[in-house]
Amino acid sequence: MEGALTARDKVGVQDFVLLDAYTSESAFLDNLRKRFSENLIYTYIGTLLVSVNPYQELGIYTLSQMELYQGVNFFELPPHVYAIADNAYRMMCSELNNHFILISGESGAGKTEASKKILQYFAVTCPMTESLQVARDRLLFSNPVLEAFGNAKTLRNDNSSRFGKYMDIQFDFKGIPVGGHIISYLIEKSRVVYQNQGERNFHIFYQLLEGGEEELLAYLGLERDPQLYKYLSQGRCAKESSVNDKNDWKTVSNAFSVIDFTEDDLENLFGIIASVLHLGNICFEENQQGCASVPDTHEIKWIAKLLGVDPWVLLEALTHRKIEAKTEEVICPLTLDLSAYARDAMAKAVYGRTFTWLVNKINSSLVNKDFTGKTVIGLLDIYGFEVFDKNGFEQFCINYCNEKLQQLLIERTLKAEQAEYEMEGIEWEPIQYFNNKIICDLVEERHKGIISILDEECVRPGPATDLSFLERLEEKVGKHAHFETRKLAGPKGRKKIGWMEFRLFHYAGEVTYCTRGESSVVVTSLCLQVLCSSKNRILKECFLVAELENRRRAPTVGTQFKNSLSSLLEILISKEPSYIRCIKPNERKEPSKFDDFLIRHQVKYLGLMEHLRVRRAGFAYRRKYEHFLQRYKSLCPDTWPHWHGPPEEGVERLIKYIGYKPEEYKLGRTKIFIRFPRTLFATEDAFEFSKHQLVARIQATYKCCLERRAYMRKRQAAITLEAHWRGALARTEAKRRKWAVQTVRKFIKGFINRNRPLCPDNEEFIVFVRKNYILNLRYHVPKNVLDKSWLRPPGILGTASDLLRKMCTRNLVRQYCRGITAERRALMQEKVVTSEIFRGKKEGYAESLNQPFANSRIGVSTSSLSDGILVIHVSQADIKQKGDVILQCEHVFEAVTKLAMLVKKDSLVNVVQGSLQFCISPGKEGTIVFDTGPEEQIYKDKNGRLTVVSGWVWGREA
Ligand SMILES: Nc1ncnc2c1ncn2[C@@H]1O[C@H](COP(=O)(O)OP(=O)(O)OP(=O)(O)O)[C@@H](O)[C@H]1O
Repeated sequence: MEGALTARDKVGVQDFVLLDAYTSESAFLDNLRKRFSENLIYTYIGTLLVSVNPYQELGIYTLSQMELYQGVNFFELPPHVYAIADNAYRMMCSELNNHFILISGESGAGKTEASKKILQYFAVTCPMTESLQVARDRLLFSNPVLEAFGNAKTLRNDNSSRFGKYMDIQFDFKGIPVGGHIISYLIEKSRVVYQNQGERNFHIFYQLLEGGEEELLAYLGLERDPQLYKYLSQGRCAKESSVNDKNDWKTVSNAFSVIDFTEDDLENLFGIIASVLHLGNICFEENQQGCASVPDTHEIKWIAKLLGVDPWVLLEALTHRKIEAKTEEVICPLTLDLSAYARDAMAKAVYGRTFTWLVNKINSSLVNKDFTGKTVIGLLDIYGFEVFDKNGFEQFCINYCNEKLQQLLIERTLKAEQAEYEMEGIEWEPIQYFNNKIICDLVEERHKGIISILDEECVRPGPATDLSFLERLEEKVGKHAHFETRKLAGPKGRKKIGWMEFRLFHYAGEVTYCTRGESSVVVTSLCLQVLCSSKNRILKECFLVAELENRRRAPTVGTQFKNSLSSLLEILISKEPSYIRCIKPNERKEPSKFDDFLIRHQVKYLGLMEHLRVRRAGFAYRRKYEHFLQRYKSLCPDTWPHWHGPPEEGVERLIKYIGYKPEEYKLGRTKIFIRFPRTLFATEDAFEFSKHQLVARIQATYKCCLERRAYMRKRQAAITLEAHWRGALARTEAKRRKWAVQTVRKFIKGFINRNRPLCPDNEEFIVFVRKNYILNLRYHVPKNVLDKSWLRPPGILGTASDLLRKMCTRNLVRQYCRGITAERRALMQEKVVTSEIFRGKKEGYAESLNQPFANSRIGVSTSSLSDGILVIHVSQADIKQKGDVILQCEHVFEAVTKLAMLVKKDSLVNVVQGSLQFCISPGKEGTIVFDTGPEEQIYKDKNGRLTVVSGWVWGREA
């Protein structure tokens, strides 16, 4: 509704309830047309969905569309078949009750497509478990099989369902589809033997011929060309471009394997399908007695082979009939026409019952054996009201079915509408609607209704004819206001009714039915005998021998249909309804063509105007207080943003604030009822206006909320991080402390045990002490050989320390030794000698140690002559000291040599010639002059010089 309100000006209203001129058919059609031209094929009338077949793909059944409608309030989105499906599903899940969706409309209006879309929607959107996928696949794959056997090309629809279908989809308590059940109604058996021009038999015949493998066809005795079969060629359109039989055959074959059909099942099934085709090709000839005979028994033999019956018994059954008198039975030959009837009746019966078997077989594959509480959604895809130029028994049944469903609609919707007003305590004038119960009674009443009369005619002894049936009708229901025959009609209506016709005034309009041919539907008892004796496993299940033994006649098709309808109604009445009304826009299956006349006709037959009239009779719009308040609360400051009182009071406050006039609304017990659409539109416009402000506010709140959430997330993350970090730090610290304590403890223990031999208790301590001592020692090693200091070692390292000290001293000494010059070494050696001589013996030695010996200080000079003078030069820094020493020595050579050797220095000795200088005292020098003479003498000359005269040496004096 909300979506409808928003879009009302663009493409009509999305809900007809909001039409101002709701009683006008033209306004209804205008709205439908307007929307159809915009490819909007769905429109609501309240909760009923009107769907117009677009005859084109609109792209509105995509996965995203399915997601869009999933779990969304029914009225919040534009009308769609998914909204109906979703609404039923949600209600089923929340209220745990059963639902059905009734899809009706005339042939080609899109019922089957709608039901397929709903099935797909459930298949895609419902929760699913792997094990239940099989159930879902079987539900989906049952469709192509049913379509192959139950659908056919007609003038109105290339894939027309020729049977009514009710399918229960079962869901478990979690809403998972777990199984299903199908009920079929009134398969159009007449199509097996006859098709109108431009129409075809059921798809399966063509699919088998087109797609079946060569061996299969050979086994069935069939040729590929459908034109060769009478039952397939009457419509003259066996090959149809819009239908791809070959592909469809593949789909159906695949579907068979999914829904558990065995090889044996398929062999028997196709044996029956082929037999029907062979039956159709049996030709009769009139013999001389005017009775039917079969000149060519080729087909009979194939049927006998495929169905497992005796060919001669079959032949007799097709050309004779059994007349049962009180005590005896007589077999009489049949005329040509009656033989053809018998053949066709047999073909129809075989196909019809095989179809029922097929449905049962599918059901057994769909069955879910778990009996714990399941809920169901039923899909009823049933033919809409049919009015043709010539209407037969099938139209009669279809229209009767529609009458019954209309009854249901009246019960469930129209009456419910009135009941709602009553329940809500709203005063209103009850609207008049036509209750079609009277017509239902006309058809179905026991002993008095048309079906009962038909039954009586069938069992009545003597020949039952179409005319006698009509007479019985006139006699029994002739006075009924909704029944008419040519005889009963006034002069005006008479012209339109034939002699063999009767007319019913249905709720949707009058329909004239032709009684001709109603008797041809019965299988002769001989044929029934043949079928009951069949060895074909499917036919054995379809035609039970008990049927033959039962002396009472089987119920007629009419009664069967009536019974199945009443059980359908029983099924439906216990469930919550949803309705989809399908409309066909034109007869030519063209997209975008809106045939006003045709649609007006359907709007009428589908009872849409009546439905709308009732929905709008009192009030155009009603909503629960909570929902109304929820939507419009922003229009009143008292109710925005929250109303804390009872919702009805909130609504009252709200409508007072926005200025509703008393005649515009009524307040019920739980709902507000608004009489005119314009009132609601005005409210909606005001809401639209306020929405922008609201949106901004909501946006801001939302953004704030998002930011806050993000902030809180970050904060939380930071706190967590911090906690972890602190934890890590604390753990590290604790570890460190523990280590420290252990180390200290070990240290103390080590200290206590330091003097014990190496053991675990002192091992580390000793290592530490050793390391520590050595590290410390680095800074305290003696720097030179004279440095005698040494770091005091701990007790345990005494020996090591001594060794180290020695090494160190040795190293220093080595370094020192390497560093002294040869000169110094010599000096040292001299010092050593001095030491050896004087140490401890002569005072002043110690003081002399520091004073280096100067080489230059002592020198020895002697003359080159033979005198015994030698001068020892001693240089003096102190001027107060004495000078050089002049010695006279007998053994000058020895003395000088020994001196030189002592100091290990040859250069010490200077042998001079002539004279030499010597130091008398510092700064004062004297000279010694050496000379030879005959006599040795030493004297001081007049210059003060000391002269030394050595004697001549023999041989050298001159
Ligand atoms: N929603 C849709 N979108 C597109 N095409 C559609 C839609 N509904 C129906 N059609 C088209 O219309 C054709 C007829 O539809 P469908 O077979 O559903 O009609 P029907 O009402 O079931 O007819 P019948 O009563 O004869 O079985 C489909 O084959 C398809 O081509």
